[in-house]
Amino acid sequence: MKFYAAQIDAIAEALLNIFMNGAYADREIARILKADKRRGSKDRAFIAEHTYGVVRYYRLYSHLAGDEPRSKEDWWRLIGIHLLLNGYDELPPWREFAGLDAAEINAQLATARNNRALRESIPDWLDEVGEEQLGADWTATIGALNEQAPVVLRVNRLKSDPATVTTSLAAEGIVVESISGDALLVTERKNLFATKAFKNGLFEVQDFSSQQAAPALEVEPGHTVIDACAGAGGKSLHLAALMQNKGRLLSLDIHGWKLDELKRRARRNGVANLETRPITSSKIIKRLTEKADRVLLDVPCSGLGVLRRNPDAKWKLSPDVIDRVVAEQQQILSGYGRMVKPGGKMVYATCSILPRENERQVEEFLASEAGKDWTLEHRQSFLPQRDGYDGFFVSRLSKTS
Ligand SMILES: C[S@@+](CC[C@H](N)C(=O)[O-])C[C@H]1O[C@@H](n2cnc3c(N)ncnc32)[C@H](O)[C@@H]1O
Repeated sequence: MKFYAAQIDAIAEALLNIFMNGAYADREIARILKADKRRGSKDRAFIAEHTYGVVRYYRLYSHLAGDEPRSKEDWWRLIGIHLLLNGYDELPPWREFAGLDAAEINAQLATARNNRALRESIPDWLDEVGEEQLGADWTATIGALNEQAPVVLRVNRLKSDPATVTTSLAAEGIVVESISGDALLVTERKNLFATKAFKNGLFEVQDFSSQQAAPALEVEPGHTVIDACAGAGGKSLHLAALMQNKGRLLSLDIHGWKLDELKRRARRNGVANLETRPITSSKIIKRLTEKADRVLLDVPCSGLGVLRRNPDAKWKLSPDVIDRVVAEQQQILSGYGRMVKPGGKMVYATCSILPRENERQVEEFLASEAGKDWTLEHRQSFLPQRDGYDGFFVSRLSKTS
């Protein structure tokens, strides 16, 4: 397995920007790959995979290197350590890799393994929060959150069906397996976005856990449905398909630019019943009082259930950020529940694994004044080590008629 200095340099540049300049890993990798169009698919995959690899094990590798990286040369050394531990037994005799010895690094690693926070490469505060929140499940959960995430598709029933998508992708060399219903597992990493099936809106890339949110809302064709934290609309698109394009789907978010992206995706998906509206003031919510049969609250959260996809969140989160997000979630639950008609339902969902953001939030809401007309109908949490997909939480509540 050969690699080139230019690849390592691109990874080091991405890491510098992610850790020193606060760039998001996915956007930074996309930027680096776009900057040099001559790169082939293997080259691109190498850069993406190993940038994520170092982001994921930043703390562990810094420990093995003896210090946190500051210069680009330091980042080269971290990348060298990562490669030595990931199947590249010998490194090229480049100056930046001088003194990196596989046997020595493996010996240090054996000692580091006794410390969970170091081994799993997470901040100490996060290890304490995880243990306090998940108890005996935490060790397996954080271990699973460091693995590579599976790639899952959701077939768009407005345009296609699982058999047609499977055949169409096979014609382009992409093999998928059925998970259940409209969910297909991609067995080999390939560029799905370049396929004809994707360009024609036959599927969306969406984790299996996240695909559980829209069906939990029990929408029917003809309903008025509000997706109140719609973002770029992964779940709005699913709702539109379940509504068979009939009725009214209103997608809200505080960020108008995310809704613009949703509009583009909706066109590709053949969605005809969706309207977007940025939340520019509290009046937007007030005017919608008791207007909806169904409301989806896919609230902002710590994102701890999707660390496999966004490993840089480990380094960007803090106890303060989690406290802030928990307060926002309760405000959204109590404020946005007003949009549901008597007899209607709402789903509260997060991509977090912390009961504090999940079960406890729903319990606190039900015990509050705002929650007095509500009953819990269903709740389910998904853990990566147990269920195989992203950490996720979904609950459905119904409002007294
Ligand atoms: C978990 S993301 C939503 C993901 C989206 N539902 C999807 O499936 O692709 C949460 C969204 O809530 C939005 N948000 C944050 N605070 C909000 C608020 N007070 N009201 C409405 N949306 C909010 C964020 O901009 C973000 O897009």
